[in-house]
Amino acid sequence: MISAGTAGSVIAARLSENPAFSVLVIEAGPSNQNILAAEVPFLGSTLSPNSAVTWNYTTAPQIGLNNRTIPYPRGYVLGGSSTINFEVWTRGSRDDYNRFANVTCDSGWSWDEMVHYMKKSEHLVPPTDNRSVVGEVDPSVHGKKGPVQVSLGGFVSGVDRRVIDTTRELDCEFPYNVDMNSGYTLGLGWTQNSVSSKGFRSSSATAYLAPAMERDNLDVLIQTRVTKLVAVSQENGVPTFGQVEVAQTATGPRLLFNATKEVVLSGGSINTPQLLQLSGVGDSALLAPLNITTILNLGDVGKNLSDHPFLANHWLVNSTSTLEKVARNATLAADLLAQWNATGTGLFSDPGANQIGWKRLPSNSSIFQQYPDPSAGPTSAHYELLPVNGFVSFVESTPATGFFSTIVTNVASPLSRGSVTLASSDPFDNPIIDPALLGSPFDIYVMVEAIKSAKRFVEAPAWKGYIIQALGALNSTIDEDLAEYARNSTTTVFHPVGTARMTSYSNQDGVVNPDLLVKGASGLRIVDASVLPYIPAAHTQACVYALAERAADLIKAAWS
Ligand SMILES: Cc1cc2nc3c(=O)[nH]c(=O)nc-3n(C[C@H](O)[C@H](O)[C@H](O)COP(=O)(O)OP(=O)(O)OC[C@H]3O[C@@H](n4cnc5c(N)ncnc54)[C@H](O)[C@@H]3O)c2cc1C
Repeated sequence: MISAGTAGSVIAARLSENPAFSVLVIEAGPSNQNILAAEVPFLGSTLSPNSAVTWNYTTAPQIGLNNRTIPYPRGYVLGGSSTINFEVWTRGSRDDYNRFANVTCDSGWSWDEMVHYMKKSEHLVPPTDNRSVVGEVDPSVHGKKGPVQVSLGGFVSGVDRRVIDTTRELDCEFPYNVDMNSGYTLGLGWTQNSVSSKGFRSSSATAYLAPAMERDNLDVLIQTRVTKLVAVSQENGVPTFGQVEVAQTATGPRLLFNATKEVVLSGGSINTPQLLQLSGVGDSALLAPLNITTILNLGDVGKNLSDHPFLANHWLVNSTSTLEKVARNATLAADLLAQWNATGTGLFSDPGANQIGWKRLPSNSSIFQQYPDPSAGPTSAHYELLPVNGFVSFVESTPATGFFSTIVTNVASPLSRGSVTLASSDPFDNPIIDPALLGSPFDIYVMVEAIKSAKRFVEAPAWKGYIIQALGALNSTIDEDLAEYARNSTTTVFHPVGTARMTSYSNQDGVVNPDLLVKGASGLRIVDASVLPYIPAAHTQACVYALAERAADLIKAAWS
């Protein structure tokens, strides 16, 4: 196994359930233990962009963002990105999965088949404030015994009431959705998070790996980077990948490990295509200039990178109890941490965004005359609205005075595609990451429509007397101004997928077959977000867990 990331830990735990299998996990990052910010839900965002537990990547200049570069962290720790992410738990829509099934000609990836794996991965638990959540979630669509604990935010603020009231006051545009994880995502409702009932982050490291660690047939090697996949033989042009080369430092010794059955690569959407290319699996035209011998010419490796653009829109509000109150008062922050330590409750047990909305463009939008609709279908959103009770931004620091509300607008079904390519043949050099954020006029159009929708949202009666004014360029009513504001302020929701995309057996393009084995190779399977052929209109972790659960069954079946 390469990595104990989100998907990697699921595979390690599920395969080691069978005592006949012997599993070695090689993870580049350190242990997740004793990292407070990885445990306290409210503090999770402080681990990004640059910390000891992230791959501290930066993108190539983004044309759609006026040539800005932006930080592009990924988890570098047991649990991978599930240990550092913001814990939002959304599966995606029925159409997202049915499209996976259609493009792979494998009904096993359809919504109806994958619901089993979504439920298998999760366990719906009460929120930390133990309030009744009747009407805030539909327990019938959730798992009851899975490893990842999923709950609603445990700290309800006055702003939550305004958001929910808006779904009644403006119900035509913002209808209430009791559970967006039912397959029908559209509307606005309560956010579910990968947070336990005791107020801890539930990651693949804590939920899957830790309980499996005592098994004799599971070994986990940390702080060890796989530098190359080695083909041990080649028959009729089909290489067999039966070895991996590892190193602990750039100049340190290289060691080899043998796999008796298969190598499972779960390095994530950036490192998986990087490692494939370093190993001679990729587009030969890109590998040759780096003096890398092509072992398998797969042109799609590193292509098709798809991510969600993120924009934080701010309003000055008439309040003194937004997140700024905590940010500006160290004593209060210490008290809240002490409360979390003592009881696992309070603001620090809550990741911080208690509602999410998903919306489609009107079907008669003029943009569809110029561009095809990139969304998976009528249950998938074009954009997302994420209200937050305070100032949130990845490009600006919180103003020194004033209190704020944020509505994050994200493009949920982007059209543009980017790439991950090598900068050099050195495995310790960062790859060139181009997520092509807002790279298509379609995506800019959607972002502008999302901004306008967010502005209409706070015009509901529920916000009267509360909203004082929009900040900066958000005040403009001219689309081109809003587009320019978006180009200057958009970053990422950290959801890259698609760089080793799965296609049908008969399709010559793509990187893996529907059983996740690398096309044209033997002994090498990929299980992580990179195989998703399209980005789901959702935050991506729940989809990755479900994918990995199914992959574990495919691997077990292949070797039983
Ligand atoms: C800051 C941030 C916030 C996010 N917020 C959310 C959210 O709120 N909700 C949500 O649904 N999704 C969120 N996501 C996205 C979600 O976490 C990812 O889609 C998902 O975790 C990806 O899983 P993965 O298994 O593909 O990769 P990862 O979990 O990233 O795992 C990859 C693993 O491979 C290891 N690795 C890489 N290269 C090597 C190598 N050469 N040798 C050995 N090990 C290697 C890495 O260290 C890592 O542990 C967020 C992501 C980030 C980064």
